[in-house]
Amino acid sequence: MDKLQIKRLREGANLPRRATESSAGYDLCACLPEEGEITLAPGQAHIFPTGIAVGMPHGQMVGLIYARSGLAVRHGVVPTNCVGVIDADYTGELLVSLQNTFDTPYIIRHGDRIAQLVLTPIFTPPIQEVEELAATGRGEGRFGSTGKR
Ligand SMILES: O=c1ccn([C@H]2C[C@H](O)[C@@H](COP(=O)(O)OP(=O)(O)OP(=O)(O)O)O2)c(=O)[nH]1
Repeated sequence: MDKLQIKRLREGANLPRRATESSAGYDLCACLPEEGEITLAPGQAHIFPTGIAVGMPHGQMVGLIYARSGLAVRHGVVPTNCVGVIDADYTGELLVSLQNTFDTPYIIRHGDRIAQLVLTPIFTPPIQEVEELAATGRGEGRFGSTGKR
């Protein structure tokens, strides 16, 4: 399987799509056939259904749900969980939790593009506990420890 499989779970659900051929993310749409729209009051969070489930191509993969920049920057509507992590074996509905961080209400309507799904390979080696880590150039130097004047 080398395709991203999509299963529509609700009637009226929009398929994810990339805005252009080079877009990294597949835009996810709110699926609100009954409500029609939901108003996010300032500070309010809501979990939006997308009406779809995904089957990821084989290999170690993860789906990451990121903000759409326009919605975030212009309207302050951002994923509540910062980035949603979609496990490759998750076959349930993709959900997008959004919060309105600005001080004006914002309306999300059925079919609105609310977030984007990015698929990426991951590396999940087994864990080995050790007494010492291999020496590195940075060592234990933390925040701001390089480039000091
Ligand atoms: O924004 C999100 C985040 C997660 N999920 C789904 C897919 C994911 O595989 C599952 C579990 O997410 P996660 O592992 O982040 O949640 P958890 O709170 O750690 O719960 P769990 O114990 O189920 O892993 O929920 C979404 O639909 N949207």
